[in-house]
Parts: sequence; C-alpha cells; structure tokens
Amino acid sequence: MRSDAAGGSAPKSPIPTSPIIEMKGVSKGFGGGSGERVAALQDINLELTEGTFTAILGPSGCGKTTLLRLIDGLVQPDAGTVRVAGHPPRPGPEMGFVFQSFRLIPWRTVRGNVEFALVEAIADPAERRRRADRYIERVGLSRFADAYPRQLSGGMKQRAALARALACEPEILLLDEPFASLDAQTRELMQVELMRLWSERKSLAVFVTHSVDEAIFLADQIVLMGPRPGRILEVIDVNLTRPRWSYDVRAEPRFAELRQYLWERIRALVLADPQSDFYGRDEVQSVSTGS
Ligand SMILES: Nc1ncnc2c1ncn2[C@@H]1O[C@H](COP(=O)(O)OP(=O)(O)OP(=O)(O)O)[C@@H](O)[C@H]1O
Repeated sequence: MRSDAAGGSAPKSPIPTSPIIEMKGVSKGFGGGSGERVAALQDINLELTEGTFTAILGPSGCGKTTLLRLIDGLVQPDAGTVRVAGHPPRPGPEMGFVFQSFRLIPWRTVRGNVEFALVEAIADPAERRRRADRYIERVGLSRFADAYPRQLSGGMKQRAALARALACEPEILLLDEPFASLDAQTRELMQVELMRLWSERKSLAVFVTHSVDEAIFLADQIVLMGPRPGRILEVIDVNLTRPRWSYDVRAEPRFAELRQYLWERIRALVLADPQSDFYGRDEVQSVSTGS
C-alpha cells in the first residue's frame, strides 16, 4: 500500500523501522440515531515508527479523529488490535494531545495550564515551574506566562496548548487539526513553529488534517483515508528534504506533484460519496485546497 505517489525523485528520508504504534485489522462503529451501528473505521492496518511524523488526511467523516482516539485508548476497537510499544494503549504522560479547540483551562494562566499538565510527572513544584517556563519560552510566550487564555490571540492559545503538550516530553504526540481555527498566516507560522519544536525531540507524531498543503509541509508520510466506512487507501512517502522552513519547499516540483495527486484523489472520493454535499458535482474541480 505504501506509495511514492506520482514517482517522486527526491532523496528518501531515513525512516527507522521499529513500529511503536501497531493497528491490525481494526474496525470501529458507533450507534446511529435510529439504533443501527454505523461503521466509522474498517480494517485499519497501520504501523508507525519511532521518530516519524505522520499526517492523517481524508475527507470529512472518514474517521481521522476516531483513529487518534483508538491510539490514545479512549476509544476501544470493535475488532482487531491496537498496540502502543507492544501494549494496549492507555492515556498517560507518554502521550501528548493538541486539539483544534485548544482546551486550555480558562481560570489558569499560561504557566498554570502547563504546570497543571505536569503535576503527575513532576512532584517538585520548583522543578515543575522550571520545566513549564522552559517550554513557554520555546513557544515564544514568556511575556504572556501570567496571562489568562481570554487575553491571548488564537495563535497564542495554540502555542500555549503546544507548550503544555510538549512540556510532558511525550513519546507520542497526537494532534487533531490543531491549526484549523487559525487564520492562514498564523497557521503557516504555527506549522513552522511545530516543525522546529518537533525536530528537537522527534517524538512519534500523528497529525490529523483536512489540508493537503499542511500534510505535505509537515509529514514524513501521509496516510490517505477514504470515507464511510473509513479505511486507509494509501500511505505516501513525502520525500522532501528537512528542514522545510529553510527553503521554499512549496515551490519544489515534488510538492506540486504530491499536491495535485492528493487533491485529485480526495476530489474523486468526495464526488463519489453519496453522503457528501458535493456528490456527483463537477464544479468542485476548480476548488483549491489551500493550506
Ligand atoms: N461518539 C460518536 N458517536 C456516534 N458517531 C460517531 C462518534 N464519533 C464519531 N462518530 C461518527 O464516526 C464517523 C467518523 O467520525 P470522525 O470524527 O472520526 O471523522 P473525521 O474524519 O475526524 O471527521 P471530520 O474531518 O469531519 O472531523 C462519522 O460518521 C461520525 O459521525
């Protein structure tokens, strides 16, 4: 299933081989409104290795979030197995989460939010503060460490949420459309910020997104999913040199090639999905995915 979509010619990035996350034959359904079971994911087989950044890309409702929830153990599969470092998954400090909606505690400051996430991992309050301040500094929020979430812009809130997740120094970082609510410019800046932070520790990262450009900019590999029930169609190696913020990666022929290939595939999936608002419509052809 792994593919080098449209025959990319860039050098391969060295991807280690030991799988940390393993999903075998995983299916998951939810109870529908009229009592029937609606299949969200079907026969998911996926291995994710140490130090890799994986983007999960696919149309709305294809099960991207459900796949993340299976990895963190908050959702259990109906069939198949999920293993994290050889064990059934369970939420804990080795897994960090970043959400689109930030989920900061409104009555705590930025520092208070980060420290709170460290309570279980670090018993000594002074050490906890040092760690929190280090990560707040890393995301460029030192001047706002004593600010409350309501005093921050969307981009700053997301940086605070990133600091909170990264301060726990997780082995696995799960990100569910973390930049979807940001304006286009802030979103691009946050993508670079995330890449800088991730490249320092290279935890295994799984990033859910609707954006083709975002997936290509960030990921070592893109898991392309199809809808209803959600299934993996293809795993594509990105094969673009890192760090990608240090040159105009979007002008690379490989970037354009991947972008066109992925957009064509997603467009075809959406047009063929009877439950999609765009089912059977041709005018979608000219719509750009943007970032
Ligand atoms: N707790 C739930 N109860 C009932 N149905 C659910 C639940 N969670 C997800 N679903 C259904 O499972 C399917 C997959 O949902 P999921 O949120 O994983 O998809 P997604 O690809 O992340 O969607 P989007 O891109 O729109 O955020 C959808 O049809 C959704 O309605």
